[in-house]
Amino acid sequence: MPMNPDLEKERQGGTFDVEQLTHILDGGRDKTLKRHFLEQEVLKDPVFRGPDTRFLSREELFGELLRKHVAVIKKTQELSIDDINEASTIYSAAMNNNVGPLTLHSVAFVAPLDLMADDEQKKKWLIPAKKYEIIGCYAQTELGHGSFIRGLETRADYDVNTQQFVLNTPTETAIKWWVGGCVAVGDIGPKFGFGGVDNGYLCLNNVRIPRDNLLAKTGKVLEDGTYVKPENPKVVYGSMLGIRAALPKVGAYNLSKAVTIAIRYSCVRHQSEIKPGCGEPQVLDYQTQQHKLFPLLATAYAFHTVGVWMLDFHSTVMNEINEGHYHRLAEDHVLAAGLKAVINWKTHEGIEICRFSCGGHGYSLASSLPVIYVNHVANSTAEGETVILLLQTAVYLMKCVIDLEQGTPLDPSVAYLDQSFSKSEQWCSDVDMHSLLKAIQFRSKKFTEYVSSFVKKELMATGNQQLAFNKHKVILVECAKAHTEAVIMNAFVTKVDEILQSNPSVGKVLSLLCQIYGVTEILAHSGDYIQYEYLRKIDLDNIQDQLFKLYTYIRPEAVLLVDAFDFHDEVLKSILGRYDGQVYENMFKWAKASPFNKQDQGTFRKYIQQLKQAKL
Ligand SMILES: CC(C)(COP(=O)(O)OP(=O)(O)OC[C@H]1O[C@@H](n2cnc3c(N)ncnc32)[C@H](O)[C@@H]1OP(=O)(O)O)[C@@H](O)C(=O)NCCC(=O)NCCSC(=O)CCCCCCCCCCCCCCC(=O)O
Ligand SMILES: Cc1cc2nc3c(=O)[nH]c(=O)nc-3n(C[C@H](O)[C@H](O)[C@H](O)COP(=O)(O)OP(=O)(O)OC[C@H]3O[C@@H](n4cnc5c(N)ncnc54)[C@H](O)[C@@H]3O)c2cc1C
Repeated sequence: MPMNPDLEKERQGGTFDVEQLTHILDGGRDKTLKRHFLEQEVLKDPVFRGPDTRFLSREELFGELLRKHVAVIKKTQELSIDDINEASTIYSAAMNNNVGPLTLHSVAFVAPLDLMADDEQKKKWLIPAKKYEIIGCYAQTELGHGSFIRGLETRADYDVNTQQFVLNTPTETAIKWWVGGCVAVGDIGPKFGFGGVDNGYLCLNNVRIPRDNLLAKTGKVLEDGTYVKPENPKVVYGSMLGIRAALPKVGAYNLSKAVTIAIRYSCVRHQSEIKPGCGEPQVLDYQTQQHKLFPLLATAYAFHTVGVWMLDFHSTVMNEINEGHYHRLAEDHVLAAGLKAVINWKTHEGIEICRFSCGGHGYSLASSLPVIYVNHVANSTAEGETVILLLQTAVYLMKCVIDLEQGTPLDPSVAYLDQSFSKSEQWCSDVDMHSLLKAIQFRSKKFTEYVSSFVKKELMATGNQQLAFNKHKVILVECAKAHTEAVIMNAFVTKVDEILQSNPSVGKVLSLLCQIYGVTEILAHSGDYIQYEYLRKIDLDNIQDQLFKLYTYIRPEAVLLVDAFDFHDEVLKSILGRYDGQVYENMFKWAKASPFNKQDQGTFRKYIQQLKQAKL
């Protein structure tokens, strides 16, 4: 199909080379080429073709995704892929915005085995699990408890005579629930999304398992029942780190998809009038539409940057732990917790804004925005509920204040809490990203000090830390968010500085996005800046004006900036977000393919007939 003229025009503008930006996002040209190669391997293979999953029932969807997921695994093995990013490329190209049925096996069963099994156990389970000779799941949550792990009720009693653990579900609330990939035991019923995953339940009745089934790389139970604690007891929580560390990049990926769909469609869509008689403008020319979408475009870039950074950090810490060094485990945990919480929350809000910004057609599954939303939103609850994770970060920040008072050096990601911030210079000219970073760090520091003073007072009054925290949970959560925003902005500014050196034209456009991200964050908390006397009202007015100016700079680059995410149409699976912009013809074609149009309308006739005949 020919290119929609609006999108064609958009692509003739712009100040940077889209391909170069794609290479930066992928981590190098070679990686882009490999990604294209792998996508083609999926797209050209007939095994990956099948019905449009948006028209399927729950049972059909599960079956179709399972069929494709098995094909993904075979393809990954056939091509000898062992890099996680490359494996994800094959997976994403096949899954049509869904989560595949065997995902939990790799992320929640294989990964913990890798982390917590000893060498003998790895031979027994990890190797066959990687080859899918055994399929596993992660059965932690129960009907009655998910967040508060110490409240779990399942019993594992050790029988010294047989050297076995005897597993039991003593109460209804102890039934294992939400277990992803739990095929054969019991289905928990339909969900908001996640139709591709068979979340199940599990009741245990005197199930006996041998002693050496307990993963024993660190802690273990001896023959006589003595428990040998791990060197660092917190590694037992290690199975709740890998997915959390990966989820910020997953959030960035989903937001990038949503924003690609919304920005392309907003250039194709014309509505209303600005100047009478001059035709209907593209809806992206309305400032309100820019205000919805440009901060999200900036956010997608910010999240991608910090998502990549988080994965690198986590992988370094895991290597250190394998060598027996645990000193960065706490920092890794609170970074992953804070970023997972903030990014996934802002992402699902962002996907919704993208959906609204597409008007009525955003509500249709043809846009794929509802599919992306319902599958993504699970990430704000699964693998640690948002508030629970933010409280983990907040508690760590409270400890940082005590460390500062005692002169104990802070971890690098919180070192800024030890800096002194002079009041900002008057912000009447262009806002630069370094000043924005300083302002965001300043707010986080002030907030941390402020919240800590309240918690301390409460602690003195009650003598109970949990009570003290509970009284101030709302501001503790805000404090964790403020710090996490400082982490995100720091990663973004650092990366853009680096790109400005190596590729000035790309760096320049990214620095505009970085400013939009920073300004949006500051304006969202303008009251705090006034209260802490960091900014005056006039400074905030200037910053607000700057934001609208930044929108005008980004407007001609917007389509190119989403093109740089480089989603193949078959991966995006959105009629509104098509690269060629041929939205209307394809909406009509898609609607005509709806099975509803083909089925016999007997049911309709039967009930309408009854209605007509009824004496109302
Ligand atoms: C920690 C809890 C919130 C509360 O527990 P407690 O009250 O018992 O503990 P404390 O708060 O006192 O903490 C004690 C101590 O430990 C530290 N800590 C806590 N957690 C960790 C951790 N994970 N790692 C390290 N350290 C930790 C804490 O800071 C304290 O330290 P101090 O003593 O020094 O203060 C806890 O109970 C909790 O985390 N609750 C949440 C429960 C949860 O997360 N459950 C998950 C169930 S499984 C699940 O939901 C699966 C969902 C799957 C979704 C699928 C996503 C698909 C897409 C994924 C794609 C990713 C690809 C990944 C690839 C890869 O893996 O490579
Ligand atoms: C799609 C999906 C897949 C999942 N897959 C798996 C899986 O494979 N394996 C598995 O074991 N589990 C799985 N889970 C379960 C998931 O990990 C838990 O649902 C999650 O950890 C939240 O726990 P909860 O349901 O007990 O929420 P709750 O803790 O009951 O949360 C309810 C509300 O209470 C609040 N709250 C709770 N405690 C506190 C507190 N201390 N302070 C302040 N507020 C609090 C929360 O913020 C929330 O608003 C999955 C869940 C979903 C949605």
